[in-house]
Amino acid sequence: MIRAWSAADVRAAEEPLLAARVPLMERASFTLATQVVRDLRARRTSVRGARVALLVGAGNNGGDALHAGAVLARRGAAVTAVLTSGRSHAGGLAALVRAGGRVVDLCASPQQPASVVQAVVQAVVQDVAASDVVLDGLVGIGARGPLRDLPADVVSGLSALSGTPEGDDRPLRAQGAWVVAVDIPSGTGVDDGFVGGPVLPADRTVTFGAAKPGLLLPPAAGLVGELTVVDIGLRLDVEPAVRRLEAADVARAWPVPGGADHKYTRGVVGVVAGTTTYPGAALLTTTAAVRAGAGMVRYRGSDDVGRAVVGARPEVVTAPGRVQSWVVGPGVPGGPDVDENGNDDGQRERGRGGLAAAAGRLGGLAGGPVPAVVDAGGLDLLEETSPPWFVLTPHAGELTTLLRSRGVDVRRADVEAEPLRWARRAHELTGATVLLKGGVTVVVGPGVAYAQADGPGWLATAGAGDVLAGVLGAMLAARSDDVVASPALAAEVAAAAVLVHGRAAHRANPGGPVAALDVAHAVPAEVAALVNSA
Ligand SMILES: NC(=O)C1=CN([C@@H]2O[C@H](COP(=O)(O)OP(=O)(O)OC[C@H]3O[C@@H](n4cnc5c(N)ncnc54)[C@H](OP(=O)(O)O)[C@@H]3O)[C@@H](O)[C@H]2O)[C@H](O)CC1
Ligand SMILES: [K+]
Repeated sequence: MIRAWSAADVRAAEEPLLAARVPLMERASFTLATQVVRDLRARRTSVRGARVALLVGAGNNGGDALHAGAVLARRGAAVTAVLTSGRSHAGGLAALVRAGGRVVDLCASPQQPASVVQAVVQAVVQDVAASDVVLDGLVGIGARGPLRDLPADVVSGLSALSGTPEGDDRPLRAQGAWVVAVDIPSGTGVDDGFVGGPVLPADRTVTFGAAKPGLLLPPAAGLVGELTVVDIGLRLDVEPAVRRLEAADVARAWPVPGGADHKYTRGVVGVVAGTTTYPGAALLTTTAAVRAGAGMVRYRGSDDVGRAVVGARPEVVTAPGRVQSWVVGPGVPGGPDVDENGNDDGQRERGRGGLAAAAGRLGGLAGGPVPAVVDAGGLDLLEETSPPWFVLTPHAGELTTLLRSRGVDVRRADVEAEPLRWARRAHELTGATVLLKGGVTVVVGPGVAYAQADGPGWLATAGAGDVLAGVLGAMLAARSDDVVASPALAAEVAAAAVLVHGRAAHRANPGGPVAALDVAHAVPAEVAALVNSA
């Protein structure tokens, strides 16, 4: 699991070590240089003679880059530091010069007219782009807002270089430079992943002490490249702000049945999905639940859709009965376009019944509360508040509708720009666990947040959400009682379902397009690989 702490928590953890004069910067910069050497080797580039450009800001982030540059210069690299502020880290600068590094100071003659400075910036940018490695040491956890001043000019200049004809936004990659962000890609929001101005996309980010939330959250997460977390001896005893499950976490937690198990210990999933107008969602959701290892799946819907489902998945039953989780909403119409006169085959009514049972409001025969996945049209059936064992699975548009229905003035673009903020807001308003689907899927539960980036872009295809709902329904059913008893557990199971769903998509067709049903059919092999790797 990757745990990310806020800039303030990281600074608080650094304090005692700095006070004890622990050489944190030397540790950080040496490890950074070692990683750069590994990357050069992987790119078949000798360190000796390698062209290394350092983009240096005014603070300790620049200090890290300068000290790392001095290590590389001592190894024979041709290192050039581009100073973008009049206040570069003195110790780092002295170390670089002693090691034979070169310095280009963009602030050398502050009285220069802006046109001259810009001409120098353009010349420097061309040199930087011709480097083998670029270290982005402009700003780190001291960043405030989007990049400004000369740091912004340099990054904009690099980004403006003509990339590949497709307008690749990675011009440096197009020209061979390997970009390593020091601590964070400069210009990204440290604690929220916000991107409000120029950012140099990194091929690798080497972050010190602990990951920061912005490295796991969209849109910044898409600019981080490979993330390397360097231990510099920080002790972080507070709860992380954001977590990211990794394969090993899911492998360890997956419930593997034993000899005493039966369908009710493995978990029965009740599915209210699809209508005669949209029967496909019923097939996708039930197939995914079956293939994710549900003890049994009860499909609740109209007879003709039920016949189609059982025809495709003979394991599914259509009789009512006990379930350990509900999946309500895939393919069920919602919103203002629904007319209550049955164009939903009675699915909304069945969905309300399932949610009432899941909330434990029916008591008696319907049994106690069980987890529920509430997707698509099901989101319209929610009561004002829901328990945390309800997992809402909206995409950005559905979350916008949900928030606006509760009086929040928000647009889809706002939700896409700050997904964690708005998923958290929806959790606060509804009480439910909120899984906001996207390139990076964020999950917010009571006191916990996950950011998962497991799936390929190819997953943006019809029915993928129906499959995720089925996988999640099966995983919640397998741990039904625990999920109801532990408020934060639904979020962890939801993040695990997102990881399995994303990895199954990669497995279904590595590097290429996938159909939602292919993803469902790849789930068993992905689960087997995870469980057997534990
Ligand atoms: N704490 C330690 O000893 C260690 C820190 N590490 C590294 O240090 C940075 C944090 O360093 P810090 O000096 O606190 O801050 P930064 O270097 O991140 O940036 C501060 C300077 O950058 C300017 N700034 C801030 N925001 C912007 C912006 N949006 N655009 C342009 N310039 C910006 C700011 O200028 P002001 O005018 O606002 O003062 C500051 O001068 C951390 O990230 C690590 O890399 C070590 O790794 C561990 C030890
Ligand atoms: K940086």
